[in-house]
Amino acid sequence: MPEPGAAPRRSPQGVPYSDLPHIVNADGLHLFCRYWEPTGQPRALVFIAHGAGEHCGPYDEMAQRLKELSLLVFAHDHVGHGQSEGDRMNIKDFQIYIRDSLQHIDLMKSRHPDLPVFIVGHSMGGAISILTACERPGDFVGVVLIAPLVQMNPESATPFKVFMAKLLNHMLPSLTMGSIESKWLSRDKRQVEAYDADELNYHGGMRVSFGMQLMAAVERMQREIPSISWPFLLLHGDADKLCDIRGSRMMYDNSLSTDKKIKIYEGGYHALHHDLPEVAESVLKELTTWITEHIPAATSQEAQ
Ligand SMILES: O=C(c1ccc2nc(C3CCCCC3)oc2c1)N1CC(N2CCN(c3ncccn3)CC2)C1
Repeated sequence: MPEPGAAPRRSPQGVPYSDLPHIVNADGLHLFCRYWEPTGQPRALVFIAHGAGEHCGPYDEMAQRLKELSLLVFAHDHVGHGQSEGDRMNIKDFQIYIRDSLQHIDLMKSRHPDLPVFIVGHSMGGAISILTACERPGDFVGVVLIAPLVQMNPESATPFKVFMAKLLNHMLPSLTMGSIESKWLSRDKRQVEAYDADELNYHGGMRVSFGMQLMAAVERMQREIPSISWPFLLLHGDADKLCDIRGSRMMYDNSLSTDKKIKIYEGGYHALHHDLPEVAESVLKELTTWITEHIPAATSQEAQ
């Protein structure tokens, strides 16, 4: 409870958290949450992990489609993103994203102990989803990954650039690397304009220290992938210039999972769920179909 008379904690946009759905993470930071609750009895829980520099608002359409299928969808803005507290698009340890995700998932599981749980993640959110599922390999019925950050693009992360980033991280960790040109993120100009105009997105350059955390997460995933055995769906565009599709192919080829599917979108850019309308619709259909097909049949007790 806040100290009596203390000023209310406010979001970076100045809104008191007492007026916003939120959780408080293990470091005492307020994380803004969104919930999409079906009217009737939910069939499953779905946690959505957004990517770097964005927030969970742009997943509303996806969440609404899942809610229409009686799934209870929930998400939060990661530390340093959107309406959550924390230094903008920076983190001292990537593990914080995973710890906070597990905290939110555990909260929702405590409210709905009998429901199966899925995770959906895009880009860095895909890395968070993978590493979260690796920490709790038996907890998730399935993981859906949209252009996940599994492998660095060798053009953007050449050995020289990686070496320089490691060197600079010791000397000037707050130095920013080049930011991503949004036109390479989607072929739909309206989506790019909306992304650029969204003030809840981070539009600055990526700090070296943050890039190092992403690289460390990539290295951790490379170690984890050969032991992955949970079901997953991979969706990736072969024209993705940010997260190399070879990472998704490597995960599909090298994981132990027997229940796995990869769908490649020819010409698809990074943000498949915000790419051309026909691609975005296909992604939503693939994702909703895969999830509903993976909801376990009701146990005899539930069926009564
Ligand atoms: O998670 C990410 C993201 C951002 C920058 C990254 N840089 C790397 C490399 C950098 C070098 C070291 C190794 C890692 O990986 C990244 C992932 N992103 C990009 C964000 N998405 C959000 C949705 N997008 C979108 N949405 C609507 C319209 C257009 N784009 C595309 C960008 C999420």
